Amino acid sequence: MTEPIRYELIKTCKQSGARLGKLHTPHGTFETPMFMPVGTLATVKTMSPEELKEMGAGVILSNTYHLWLRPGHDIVKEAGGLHKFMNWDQPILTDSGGFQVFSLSDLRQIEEKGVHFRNHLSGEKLFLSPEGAMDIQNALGSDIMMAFDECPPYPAEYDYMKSSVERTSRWAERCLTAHARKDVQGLFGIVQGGEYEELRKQSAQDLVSLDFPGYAIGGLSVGEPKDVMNRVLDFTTPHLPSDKPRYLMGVGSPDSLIDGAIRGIDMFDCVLPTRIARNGTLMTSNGRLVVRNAKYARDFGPLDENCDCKVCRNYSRAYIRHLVKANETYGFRLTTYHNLYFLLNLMKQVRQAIMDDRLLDFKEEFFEQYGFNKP
Ligand SMILES: CN(C)CCSCc1cc(N)cc2c(=O)[nH]c(N)nc12
Ligand SMILES: [Zn+2]
Repeated sequence: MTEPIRYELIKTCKQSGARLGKLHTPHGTFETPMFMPVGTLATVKTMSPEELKEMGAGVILSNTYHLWLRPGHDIVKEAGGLHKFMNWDQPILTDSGGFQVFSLSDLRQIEEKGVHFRNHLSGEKLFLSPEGAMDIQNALGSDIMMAFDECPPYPAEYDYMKSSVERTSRWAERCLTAHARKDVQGLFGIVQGGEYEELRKQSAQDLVSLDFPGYAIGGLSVGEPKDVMNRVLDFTTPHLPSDKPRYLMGVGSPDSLIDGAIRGIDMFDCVLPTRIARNGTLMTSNGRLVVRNAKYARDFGPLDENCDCKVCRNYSRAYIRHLVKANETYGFRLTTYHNLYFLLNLMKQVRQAIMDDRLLDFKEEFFEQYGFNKP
């Protein structure tokens, strides 16, 4: 019998309250807190599955909206599902498409049934409902699915946000009903409510009453200041059950990962590391490094002297600068590998700090060295 989604709480950090856990899925177990590399179109751009495993990626993300449009979820299903299609035999999480409909497409018309919008590639009119989002995710066969939600723009008026939260809760129930393999695949409800404490509480309580295997916190990392995000987390996570995983959507800068873990978040995803890698910006233990900068032309040291990834062990800043300036694909493979490794390794250090009951001390040390404390 394939094991369904199960969260195992291993330990709570005595200093910060952060959680160390394991998430068991039909395609394997990963430790939390965990960063999830994003593979929107069934590939983590320029990375092979072997390299993702080598760097410690436990779970990757893909996307309902994008795969529905291209190549079509029917093709992925005929291929044997997303794991087979992309040759990734570890856990996969798929977003529901709600966010992309609101962020990528114009001509949106939201109604109780679902959302009318235009295909951002062809312009054709399309319609996506909670049931449709579940059909697509069932065809993809991901281990962790997301309910179909509305992520309103930031900031949003209280009255609009209230009606949006209530509709997202009704949509979540419809997703549960339409879920074809509840025994095996996990479906996470997505908490909305913007920066309004009572709406976040209402959204969380609505979803918890439906008893999802896990909960995502949506509607953040949408342009709000970091102190607003942290405040929303402070008054939202207490309404989520401690025996279920919590996924903060779209969050991936090093400081936000640490601050999120301190506030009880277990899973994170963000396109940031792969996106900035493709323009030659690197995350290092001493802050960001723009490798195109002329000062690195004769710098034969590693991208980050504190990183033990295969890029930092075998290549110099001068070489990577040369490749990036020449727009050589291999250069973007090297920058992507290092940035993903940097965040995965950061989460490994966060897990160790939780084990050692010292995550707040680790935060201070990391922020100081990275330069987050600089005015
Ligand atoms: C690859 N990622 C960019 C896509 C996965 S995370 C997308 C995503 C990001 C953010 N910030 C908020 C939300 C949200 O409120 N709802 C949904 N469904 N997805 C969201
Ligand atoms: Zn490195």
